[in-house]
Amino acid sequence: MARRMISRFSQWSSYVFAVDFDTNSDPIYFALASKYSEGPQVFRNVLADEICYSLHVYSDDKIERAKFYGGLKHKLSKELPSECTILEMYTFQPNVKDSVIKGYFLKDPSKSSATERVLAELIRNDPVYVCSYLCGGEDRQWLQLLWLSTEDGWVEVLKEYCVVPAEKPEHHPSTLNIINYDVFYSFEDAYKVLQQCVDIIPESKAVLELVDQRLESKEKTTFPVIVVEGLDATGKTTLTESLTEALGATLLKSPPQCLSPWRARFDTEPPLIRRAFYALGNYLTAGQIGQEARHAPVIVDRYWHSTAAYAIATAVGGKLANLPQAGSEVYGWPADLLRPSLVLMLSLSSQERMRRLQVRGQDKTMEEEELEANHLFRQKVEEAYQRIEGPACVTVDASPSPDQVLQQVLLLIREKCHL
Ligand SMILES: Nc1ncnc2c1ncn2[C@@H]1O[C@H](COP(=O)(O)OP(=O)(O)OP(=O)(O)O)[C@@H](O)[C@H]1O
Ligand SMILES: Nc1ccn([C@H]2C[C@H](O)[C@@H](COP(=O)(O)O)O2)c(=O)n1
Repeated sequence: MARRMISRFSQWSSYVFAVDFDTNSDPIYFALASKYSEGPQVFRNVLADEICYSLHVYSDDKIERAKFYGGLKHKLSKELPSECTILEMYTFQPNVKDSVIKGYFLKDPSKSSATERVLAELIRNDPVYVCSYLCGGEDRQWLQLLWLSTEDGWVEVLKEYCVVPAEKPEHHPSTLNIINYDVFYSFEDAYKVLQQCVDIIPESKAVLELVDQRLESKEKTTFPVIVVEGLDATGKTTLTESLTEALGATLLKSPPQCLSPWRARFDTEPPLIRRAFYALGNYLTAGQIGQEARHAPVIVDRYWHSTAAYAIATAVGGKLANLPQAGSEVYGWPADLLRPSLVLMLSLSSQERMRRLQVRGQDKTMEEEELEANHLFRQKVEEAYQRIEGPACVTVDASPSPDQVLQQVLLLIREKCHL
């Protein structure tokens, strides 16, 4: 183990580090050097006399890394002194896809030895690098000390680097690992993730068995396929039901009913696994669409736009501007997934959406709670919806009465699908 870690450490100094001190502004970017360069001190304005640490999850196994990172914040909040602040951190090669090592940055005003004990234990037993940060010398320069667990179980400092400012990269680091971590662009890529989970999540087997029996879907359908998308409580259920009746259509959903017994289970998993589950749900629904659209128009309540938009919005940290630019490959449609004839996105002011949520008064899913609490997240979901292509969605004002929304949508369908 120690040898493998040392070979990784030889590249350590070529990485850039980003710490999200405040989600409304850019992260602080820093790099490592053997000597100080001229320029402002990265941490001077952010840290006072606190002791700081960073933790980076490094396992080569993608599933192990996702599982471990998912539980790490909880473990840290439980075990570290309560004064510690835990911030998100990225270690990455600027603008290089798939180069991110995710981690946490800790500010510890308690200066308690308990923190070191917790971290030393993590280094010994888990796939993490730990660094401590010191501010020293006459000009109060920041140093990064990289710790190592030795074969006999002690922890020692392996390397010492100077912390120097780094330029803001063109792409926010949280966007570099979206493909095949948060969004899957082929059936095979999503399937592989669940296959690798069979031992740790036994429910994966049942899901894979269902997916193995999925119906094939052809590129072209006889009847139009209309997808209705939008945030929670924008009126999708109300509209899809009335549309189905008005058009004599068949109503389908993604994820399909047959995945319901496992949905809650996969919702507790880290994004890699959770998003692979939803991606496979779309392929199951695509099989059903292919079948049903031979006989009648098909209305679908959520599909690929939801899978990609929620995943991208959750993965991308900080400001709206951190989303990948419109036209980025992350907004592309999977080549092997049936394309609908029309995608409608119901749009509603947050006040009206909240009012409808309250009137409905059901239990909220965790993500719905997040939508309420986090205006920024909601903006990111809507923006991602609008950037997805192949087909792009058509925005529909969902604020009028249910019947007015239905009439507006029927007109659109007649115009675009000649129904
Ligand atoms: N056009 C409308 N005007 C006023 N209220 C509406 C309208 N459409 C739906 N509602 C009401 O808003 C609430 C949410 O609607 P609905 O369940 O159709 O949304 P949804 O998008 O399917 O939600 P979710 O994604 O959370 O299942 C319901 O109480 C519904 O009766
Ligand atoms: N095709 C789909 C459908 C749903 N999701 C995810 C995105 C949200 O986390 C949640 C919303 O679903 P709802 O609560 O409205 O049933 O499910 C997805 O990723 N792909």
